[in-house]
Amino acid sequence: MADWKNLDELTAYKELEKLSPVDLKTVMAGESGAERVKNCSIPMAEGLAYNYAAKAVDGRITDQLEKLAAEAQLAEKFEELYNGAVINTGEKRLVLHHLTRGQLGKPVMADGVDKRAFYKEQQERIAEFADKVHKGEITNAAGEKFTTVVQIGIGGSDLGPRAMYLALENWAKKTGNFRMEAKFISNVDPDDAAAVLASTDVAHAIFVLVSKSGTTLETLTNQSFVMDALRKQGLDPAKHMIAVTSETSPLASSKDYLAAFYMDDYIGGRYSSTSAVGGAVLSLAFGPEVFAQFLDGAASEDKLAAEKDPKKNAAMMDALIGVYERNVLGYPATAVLPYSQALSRFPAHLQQLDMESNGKSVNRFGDPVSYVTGPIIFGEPGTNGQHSFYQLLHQGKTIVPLQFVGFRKSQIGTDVVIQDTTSQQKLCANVAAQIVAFACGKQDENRNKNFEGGRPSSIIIGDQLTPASLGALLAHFENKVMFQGFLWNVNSFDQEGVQLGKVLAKRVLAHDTEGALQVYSRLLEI
Ligand SMILES: O=P(O)(O)OC[C@H]1O[C@](O)(CO)[C@@H](O)[C@@H]1O
Repeated sequence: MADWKNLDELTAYKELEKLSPVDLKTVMAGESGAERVKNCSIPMAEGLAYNYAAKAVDGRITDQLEKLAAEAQLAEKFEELYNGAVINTGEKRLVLHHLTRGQLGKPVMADGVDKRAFYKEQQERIAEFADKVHKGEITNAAGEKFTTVVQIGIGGSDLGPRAMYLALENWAKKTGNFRMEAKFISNVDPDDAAAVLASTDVAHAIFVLVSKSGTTLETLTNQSFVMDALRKQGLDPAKHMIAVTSETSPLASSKDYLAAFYMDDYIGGRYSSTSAVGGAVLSLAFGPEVFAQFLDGAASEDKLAAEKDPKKNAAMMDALIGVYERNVLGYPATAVLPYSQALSRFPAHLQQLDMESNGKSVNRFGDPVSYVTGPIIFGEPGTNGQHSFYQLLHQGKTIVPLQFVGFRKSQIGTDVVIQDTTSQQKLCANVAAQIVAFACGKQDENRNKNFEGGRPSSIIIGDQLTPASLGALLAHFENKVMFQGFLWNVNSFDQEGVQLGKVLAKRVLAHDTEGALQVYSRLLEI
């Protein structure tokens, strides 16, 4: 059994704190640039690589991080997790999202079943259902094919699946894997559902109601919104809706659905893209084979994350450097900057993944911790971000570590040569330029044009964003967040912090208010 200790109790961490920081400009200029880039590259699955050459670390720091990984028993804790230990101490649950894409360790038995077999069975049921929809064997009441899938869900039941759909939409259109358009309704703002429904041929739409708990106010409200719209068109909602939920949720036994597919309490919402939560919408949109490739990519990356040596384990090294930057160097945030338009919603997904997992003040035993935990995560695709918030990143008073993601090839392949270069070359040139500009800066006598440099970044680089490389990318970040949770000794798998607002909103709606709650209720005329 692993020993769960707070970060500041670990000898290796205390030693790390004593090491003098690295001057990034000096290390970047020191050894030959090409050598450093080569030495700081860790292969990932599906042709991706994690490169930390532009991080403020040298051999002393990475050796100490290696000791920290060993003392914190990161690999052992991951092994316990995938072998079915109760890692989610807050809710007393196992943490099994890795099993949705592969069997990393021993069979895990829970609720009287083999959990890998359970997740695979759900995938097979979804695959069969999606194939029947595509072949026109499951149709609307008029016997016509469904042409659009609309997911209704919020948080993890929206962000991950939506980001994955957008990441693969153009790839699927280009490669002949596009089966039907997917749309998403998440916000309880009536304008969200109304706008999606107004642009959808609802008579030919299949709706996927996704809620693990089956109790989320926004999702149930939006379900009623959609049912109402269907009825107004003389359509039977039960012929247009499927559900993805846990077997214990109030939705599981409802007769309101064409079919129901299951995940369980061992899959956190933000870790559910590879479960039935992502499986239903992605299999309907692109076909089950594409979803299977996505799962394979994630499974391959998980295997690499089980490696003990952080110098060979990209997710572990990413996590360790992140903790060094957060706790020793004191940086408050991390920007996620994918140089890929297809990853436009990936930063939004990572916001939930990271901040809902590690935005904690108590350790896994409920005791307060005396160090900072998860950073603020934000981001936008490049190059759009460059023309937005990069000013602060380059010349502001706060140093924000940067996580770039880039691909050598575009997904669609249509391009144009302007001034001797393609748009893809311009995109890639911008990533390279930004990494160097942030790290090395530029001296100028005019202080206003001076760039201090010393702003660390890493990059995950691949050939092309495909279902498999997307799966690997997703798993990398899930595993990074998990390792950071282990280092901070927090439970990364519950989210009590989102409950209070929900409870108070219910009181406002029930007019059970006083004090500040009453003042704000009146201000908003509820
Ligand atoms: O799938 P459900 O149960 O509707 O929950 C949706 C989301 O709500 C949360 O519980 C937080 O509000 C997330 O963790 C989750 O992803």
